[in-house]
Amino acid sequence: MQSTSEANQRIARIAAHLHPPNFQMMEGNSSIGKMNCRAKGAAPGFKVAILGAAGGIGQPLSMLMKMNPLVSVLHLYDVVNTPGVTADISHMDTGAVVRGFLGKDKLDEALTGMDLVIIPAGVPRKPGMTRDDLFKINAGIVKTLCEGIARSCPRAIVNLISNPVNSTVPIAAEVFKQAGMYDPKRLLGVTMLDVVRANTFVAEVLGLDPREVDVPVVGGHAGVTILPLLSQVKPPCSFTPEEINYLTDRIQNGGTEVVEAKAGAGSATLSMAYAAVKFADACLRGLRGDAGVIECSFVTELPFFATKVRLGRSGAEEIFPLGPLNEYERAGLEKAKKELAMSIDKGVSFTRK
Ligand SMILES: NC(=O)C1=CN([C@@H]2O[C@H](COP(=O)(O)OP(=O)(O)OC[C@H]3O[C@@H](n4cnc5c(N)ncnc54)[C@H](O)[C@@H]3O)[C@@H](O)[C@H]2O)C=CC1
Ligand SMILES: O=C([O-])CC(=O)C(=O)O
Repeated sequence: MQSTSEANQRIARIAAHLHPPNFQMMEGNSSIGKMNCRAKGAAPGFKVAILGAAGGIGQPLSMLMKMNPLVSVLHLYDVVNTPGVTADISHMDTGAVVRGFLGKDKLDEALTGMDLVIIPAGVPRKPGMTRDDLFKINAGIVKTLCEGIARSCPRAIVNLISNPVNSTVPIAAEVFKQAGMYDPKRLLGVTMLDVVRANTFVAEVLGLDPREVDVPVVGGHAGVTILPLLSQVKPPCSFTPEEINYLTDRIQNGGTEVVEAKAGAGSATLSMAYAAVKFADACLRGLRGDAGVIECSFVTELPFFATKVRLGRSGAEEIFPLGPLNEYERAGLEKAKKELAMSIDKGVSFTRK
């Protein structure tokens, strides 16, 4: 039988074999830091910054962008918690190099050299609030961030998610005009979640796979300004008047449905991160020069309106007309235009004050 001291010696020998003497040092008091690692050649791809990266949308959005093969460098900026989110995401074994930037002093550094900037910074709704109720806080946040873009990456494509989109996009346009670098092709409000929801709800009604369905959603991103064009759904189909009322109402109030279900814990974050990545990926494919990249977005030339656009090397290179509308959609468009005009004015006058 083995004595206790023999057994202990045996364990020590095995341990020494498994963990060579310098193991402890390498793991704990690492003698080889990131600085000593061999430099990786710059991977081909685009440089993307996410502003508000530590938030409910920001975190899953950062994770999904780290998985996007078109991204070579990913900058995560927020005023809180960026170190943790960056450390976490940087361990994913995908190609993009991740860097974190914390606090206002780091904004310009986070933005320098970026091809695409995605902005989900700002407060979300609670039950009982409208998106417009977020204006007071989010208008100032968007203005500050856009001033940073004007200084540090004036040629970047901007994907603006922060609500109320119908007013924050006009704010961004004004900031860029005042800075003398406004290019309407490069400023894109993100309304992709309305399209994602419309595809899902229409597919449910038709008994189809949502991936086979394409619903154009135009106008803006709040209540009646969200205008699904059900007469232009692909594949071609028809709806009963009850189905049209149900679908229009559900698509227009999809955000509120999530806000109420979350009962005070915020608004859509996961489906929004999915939609934001779907849109950002389309922008990157456009930048790469892919042909026929067409998505809906809130653009600033009409003067402000969401519609189908073709994304190319310089952003929204072609803006498509709405196409034939039926009577129901024409009436919806009139309502949408009235409300949109007020939200646009609010954004523009905030910046001109
Ligand atoms: N366009 C759309 O379809 C949608 C828009 N939204 C909007 O997106 C925004 C963000 O929503 P959540 O992520 O749920 O909110 P959240 O509160 O979870 O995250 C917001 C993040 O922004 C950061 N932030 C605040 N001020 C900042 C500044 N000056 N610079 C950089 N970061 C800053 C916060 O620290 C926080 O990490 C809200 O305004 C919400 O209404 C939400 C869903 C859909
Ligand atoms: O409803 C909200 O406040 C967030 C949002 O824009 C959406 O989910 O569409």
